[in-house]
Amino acid sequence: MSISVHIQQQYSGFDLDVAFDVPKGLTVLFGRSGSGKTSVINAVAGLNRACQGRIEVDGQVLSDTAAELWVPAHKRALGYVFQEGRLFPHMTVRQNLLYGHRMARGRPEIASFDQVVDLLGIGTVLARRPADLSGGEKQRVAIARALLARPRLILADEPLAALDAPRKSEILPYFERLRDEFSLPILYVTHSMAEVARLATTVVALKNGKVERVGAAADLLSDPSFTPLGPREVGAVLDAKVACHHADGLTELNANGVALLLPKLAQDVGKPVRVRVAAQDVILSREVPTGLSALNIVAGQVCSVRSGGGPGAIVALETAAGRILARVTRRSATALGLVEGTCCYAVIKSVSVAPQDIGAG
Ligand SMILES: Nc1ncnc2c1ncn2[C@@H]1O[C@H](COP(=O)(O)OP(=O)(O)OP(=O)(O)O)[C@@H](O)[C@H]1O
Repeated sequence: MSISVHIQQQYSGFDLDVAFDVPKGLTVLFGRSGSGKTSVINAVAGLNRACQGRIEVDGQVLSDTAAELWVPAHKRALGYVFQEGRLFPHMTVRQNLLYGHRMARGRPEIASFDQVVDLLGIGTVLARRPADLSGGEKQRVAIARALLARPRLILADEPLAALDAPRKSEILPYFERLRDEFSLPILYVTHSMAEVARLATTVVALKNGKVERVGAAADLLSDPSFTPLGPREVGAVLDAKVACHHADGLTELNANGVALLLPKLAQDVGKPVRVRVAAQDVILSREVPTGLSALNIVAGQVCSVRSGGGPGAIVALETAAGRILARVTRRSATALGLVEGTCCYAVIKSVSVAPQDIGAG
């Protein structure tokens, strides 16, 4: 396992008791405000000596109260990306980057200075000071600085929270590259389902200081019982490859043999992509629908119907493209006779899949 966290701490009115062991990749710590995410990050960072238990990253024990072992924060070799870049304002971008680089001497390099600058696309801003950067550029510099610090783990605490939607879309691909191009564990805090769907390899969902669920992101997102932010935020993720770009502005994906048409994507033909299909953008039909404007009609079989307290239900459909979730009314589910084993068709409008819900696979 890449990250192992088994910690406890009692505050007045709040008990933190968190245990998880997760593999390599990007692990999202997910949960509502006050669920304990920052407490876990602080424990891993070595900022809270009162926290009991054991933390191990990539085979290195960082703390173990039973063995009276405690590695101080500055010796943990962690790279940080915070909500606001926290760059040194009096230094240029180059000096900010070199500072972390110098501090990390003696540890194995993850990528060279030039490679990191190239990866994050910040070659043209090296001479500027942080005050002269956009919010997105600041975060790219912060990611570069974290990487150049030769960390054994990157801690990213809501790194996109302070950015507007276009800047978020600008930064997401850089976290994808960080996840895919280095075998470096990343612990990433968010309460955005869209970020979970785009980035997570593994999800640790926290609730009231405890682990509510832990598992592979694809499994949790396609589980209709996993609705931490309510049914509106539910959506499964499909893995696909770019099949071709059509002249009329659509991109055709191949999801395990099923063709899906979406608005034009930037990814080249052959590239893997992950597509989040929001449950509320899926319509179900018992017959092959005809005369519809929607371009994507995927055959499948109902594997579960989960009703909440209100008028809605989440229907999970097993299809050749992967599991698809649909949010329908209980009335429709009954009228269509949707029960486990029913064959039906999922209808997905091409334009309902937002660009930020499509990322590198
Ligand atoms: N030093 C402390 N003393 C007392 N209570 C604390 C302390 N640190 C955290 N807590 C409590 O622990 C709980 C979890 O806080 P934490 O900041 O870890 O949550 P979070 O999930 O990161 O929230 P947010 O998303 O709002 O940042 C909160 O109820 C908080 O008040």
